[in-house]
Amino acid sequence: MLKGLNLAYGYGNITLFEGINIEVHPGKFTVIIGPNGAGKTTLLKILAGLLKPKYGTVQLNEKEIFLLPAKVRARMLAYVSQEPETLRDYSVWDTVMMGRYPYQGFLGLETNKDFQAVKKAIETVGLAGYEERTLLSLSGGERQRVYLARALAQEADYILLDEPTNHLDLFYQVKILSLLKDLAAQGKGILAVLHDLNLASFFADKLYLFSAGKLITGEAKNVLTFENIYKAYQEPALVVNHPVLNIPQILPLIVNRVSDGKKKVHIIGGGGMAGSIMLRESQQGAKISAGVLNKSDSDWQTAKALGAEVVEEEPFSPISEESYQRLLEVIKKADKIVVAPVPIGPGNLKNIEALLEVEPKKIFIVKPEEMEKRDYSGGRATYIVNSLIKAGAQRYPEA
Ligand SMILES: Nc1ncnc2c1ncn2[C@@H]1O[C@H](COP(=O)(O)OP(=O)(O)OP(=O)(O)O)[C@@H](O)[C@H]1O
Repeated sequence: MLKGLNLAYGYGNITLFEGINIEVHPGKFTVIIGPNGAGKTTLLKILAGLLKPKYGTVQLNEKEIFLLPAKVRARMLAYVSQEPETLRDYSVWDTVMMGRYPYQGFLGLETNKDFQAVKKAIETVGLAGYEERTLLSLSGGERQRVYLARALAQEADYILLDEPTNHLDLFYQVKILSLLKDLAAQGKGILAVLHDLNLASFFADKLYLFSAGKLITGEAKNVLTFENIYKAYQEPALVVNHPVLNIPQILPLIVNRVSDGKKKVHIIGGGGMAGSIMLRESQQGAKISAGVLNKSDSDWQTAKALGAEVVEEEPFSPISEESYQRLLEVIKKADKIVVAPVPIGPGNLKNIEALLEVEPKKIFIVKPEEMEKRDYSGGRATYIVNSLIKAGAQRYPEA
C-alpha cells in the first residue's frame, strides 16, 4: 500500500494542509478532487517522493519512500505530472522508452522486453502509428497520452497522475479513465487528481476531497454532498442522482443570485417541484424564502444555492412544531406565497395548513385543480386549497 501519514506542507509562511492521511490501495482507483490551489499537486508530489513534507511520512509497501533508491522506487511507482517537461523534441517511441530506465543497466541497453513493453503501452493509449512522430508535432491530448504510455511502460505497481484528462475531449477522458479503472482492476494502485466531479463520481472507488486544508474521504455518495461541495468550493451546486447509474452528479447553478430584492416571495415546494419557480422569482428580483424543506432535498439545495432563507427540517422527518412556527413567521412577512405542485401527505401537510394563517390574496397556487391528484392527506390538503381559492387565492401562471 502507498500511505501518506500525518502530512503537512506549506510554501513560505502559508500552511497549505496539515494532519493529512491518505491511502492508495492496490486494486483501487483513488481520486483526489478539490478547488484550484487547494494543494492537490503538492500532495501528489509528496506521495510520489518528489517533495519532502514539512511533517509526516510517506510509506510505499511499509518502506519510507525517501529511503528507496531511485530505480527501486521507479519500478514501484510511476508519476505523470500535470504538464510534463518537453525538454527536447523526442519521438513518441523514445519518450515512452524512457519509462524503461528503471530496468536498464548502466549502458542503457534496450532488451526485447523493453521493446515489447513500449509497443504495448503505445497501443494501449491508442497511439500505434505515431511512434516516429515528435512530441512538438502532437496535439495537447496526444502528448498527454504519450506521457501516460511512458508511465505504463514503467510497469510500476502504483501510478500517480495529475489531471490526466486535462487536454482530452470528453470521449478520450472516458477512454483514459476506463483504462485506469481496468489497470486498477488488474491490481495496480491508481491515484489521480481530477477536476471533473462527475467523472470522479463515476470512476473513483474512493474519493479524497480537499476542503479547507483537510481531506474528506469515502465513496462518492458520501463525499459529493451539497454541504461538502459548498464547504470545499465555497460555491453552491445541485447534487442530483444519476437516473441510470445511481451515483451523485453535480450541476453547477449558473445563475445570477438576486437575493436583495425588496419583494419577499416565499415558496412552498419539495422534491424538486419548486426549483424552476424559485429561479424565476429570484431572477425577477424577489428576495426569496422557502420551506419547510427537508435538508438535502433538491429544492432545499436550489434554495440554498440562490441564497434564500430556508425553513428546514432533518431529512425524511415530518414538519415539527418548531419548524411550523418558524414557517408562520416567515410567510406572514412575505408579500407573495407560491405553492409548487408538490404531493402533500401527513409529513408536509403543515406547509398547507400554515396558509390558513395568511391573507389568501397573497397566495399563488400552481395548478390548484390538480391538488386532489397529489393529495395523500386524506383530502385535507384539497379542502384547504379549494377554500383558499374561494377566499381569493390565485392560480400561479405557468412559465
Ligand atoms: N513553488 C511554490 N512556491 C510558492 N507557492 C507555491 C509553489 N507551488 C505551489 N504553490 C502554491 O500552493 C498552492 C497549492 O498549489 P497546488 O499546485 O498544490 O494546488 P492544486 O490543488 O493542485 O491546484 P490546481 O487545481 O489549480 O492545479 C497554490 O496556491 C500555489 O500557488
